[in-house]
Formats: sequence, C-alpha cells, structure tokens
Amino acid sequence: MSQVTVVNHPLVQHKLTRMRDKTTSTKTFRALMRETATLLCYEVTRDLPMDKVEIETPVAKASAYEIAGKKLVFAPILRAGLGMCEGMLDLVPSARVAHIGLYRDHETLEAIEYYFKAPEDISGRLTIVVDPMLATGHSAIAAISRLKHYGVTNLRFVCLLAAQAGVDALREAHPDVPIWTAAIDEKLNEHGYIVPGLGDAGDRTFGTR
Ligand SMILES: O=P(O)(O)OC[C@H]1O[C@H](OP(=O)(O)OP(=O)(O)O)[C@H](O)[C@@H]1O
Ligand SMILES: O=c1cc[nH]c(=O)[nH]1
Ligand SMILES: [Mg+2]
Repeated sequence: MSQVTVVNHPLVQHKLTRMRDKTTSTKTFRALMRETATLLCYEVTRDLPMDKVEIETPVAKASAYEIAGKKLVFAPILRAGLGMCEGMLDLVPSARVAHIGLYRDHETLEAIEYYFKAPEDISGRLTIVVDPMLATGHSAIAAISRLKHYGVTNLRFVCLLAAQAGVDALREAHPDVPIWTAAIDEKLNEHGYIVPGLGDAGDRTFGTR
C-alpha cells in the first residue's frame, strides 16, 4: 500500500490557515494557493532519481547531479487544480502539463469528465496529479484511472487538503499511488464538503461565488 505524507512544514501550515479563513480575499487566496503548491512540489519531488554528470565550472572539472529521466508531467484536475499547477510550474518550469476536466455532480458526487488533453508521450513519464481538494476521492480516482488507461504507470497525487474518507478511497482504488497533503481533516458534510475544510476551492480561487 502506498504512502500518505502530511507536509507539516510551518510555512505550509501557516498559509493553509490563511486559506481556510473565510475572510481571505480571492486575490490573496489565489496567491497563497500558488505559494503553497510550490512548497508541496518541493516535497513531492524530494526523492526523484538523479544522474551523476561531468561538468566544468569556471574553476575546475566537477562531478555533479541532475534529475534523471524524462521531464515530469503535472496533471491538474480542472478547475481548482489550475491554481496549484501554477505554483508547481514555478519550481519545475520545464514540466509538461496534462489537463483533466472533471466536475462533481452535486447530487451524486460522482466525477463527470468534460475534458482531457495529455502529452502524447506521457506513458513513460512520472505524472503528478494535482488538485487542492480530496473529498470523497471520486475526482482523484477518476483522473488517475483515466491516466492509467492512457498508459501512465508512475503516478503521484498531491493535494492541499484531504478528508480521511478521500484518502481511504484513493488508497483502496489506486494502492500504487502515493499521496501528499498539507492536512487531513476529520469528515465530510452532507454535501460532500470537507469539514472544517476551506469551502469550494474552485470558487475561492476564481471568485465565482
Ligand atoms: O474528492 P471529490 O469528492 O471528488 O471532490 C474534490 C473535487 O471537488 C472540487 O472540484 P469541483 O467539482 O468543485 O470542480 P471545480 O474545480 O470546477 O470547482 C475539487 O477541486 C476536486 O476536484
Ligand atoms: O470541501 C470541498 C470538497 C470538494 N471540493 C471543494 O472545493 N471543497
Ligand atoms: Mg468547485
């Protein structure tokens, strides 16, 4: 069974608290989402394999390290994942991006796909699925299933906030996919929102409600 990593770095926790606060403006929320995603990206990529290369500095020849293999893919789940993806691209600007359009049906809470566009050669690349919220887990499970169907085998999932139910569901459906999150909240309410959570991440990022 894959690992679940809670990133409890003080900067991440401080920024998450500001995002949870309902008085935080859309502008600040969006900025915090981007900054927090950069910090989470640092953790998710901590154990990437490296190659030793020979280079020449202005002073001498040297053996040094660089990230091995093909460029990463970030796979944001629309819409809210876009805000996080910006912050991840700040740290890994050469990463490729696979967009996965999903929304939750308000009645059934099932994930409905409306868009999918991935790099043609994604199957050989480490793909990091990005979505701030892991609530029931339906969206993350559907996104990862779609990517696996497309041939992707090396996957990670990163979110800002999870509910324990979502973590359990995702681990059950995709036990090979490790998870990173800044916090795991207690429960979901009757509408499938994380409690205490931070509300609707898409609406708060884009100011739609
Ligand atoms: O774990 P789940 O129960 O599937 O819930 C999480 C999903 O809900 C939100 O998206 P939403 O459907 O609100 O779409 P949006 O980003 O377009 O607002 C969020 O960004 C996740 O994708
Ligand atoms: O609390 C939640 C649950 C799902 N999606 C959100 O944006 N927030
Ligand atoms: Mg939403």
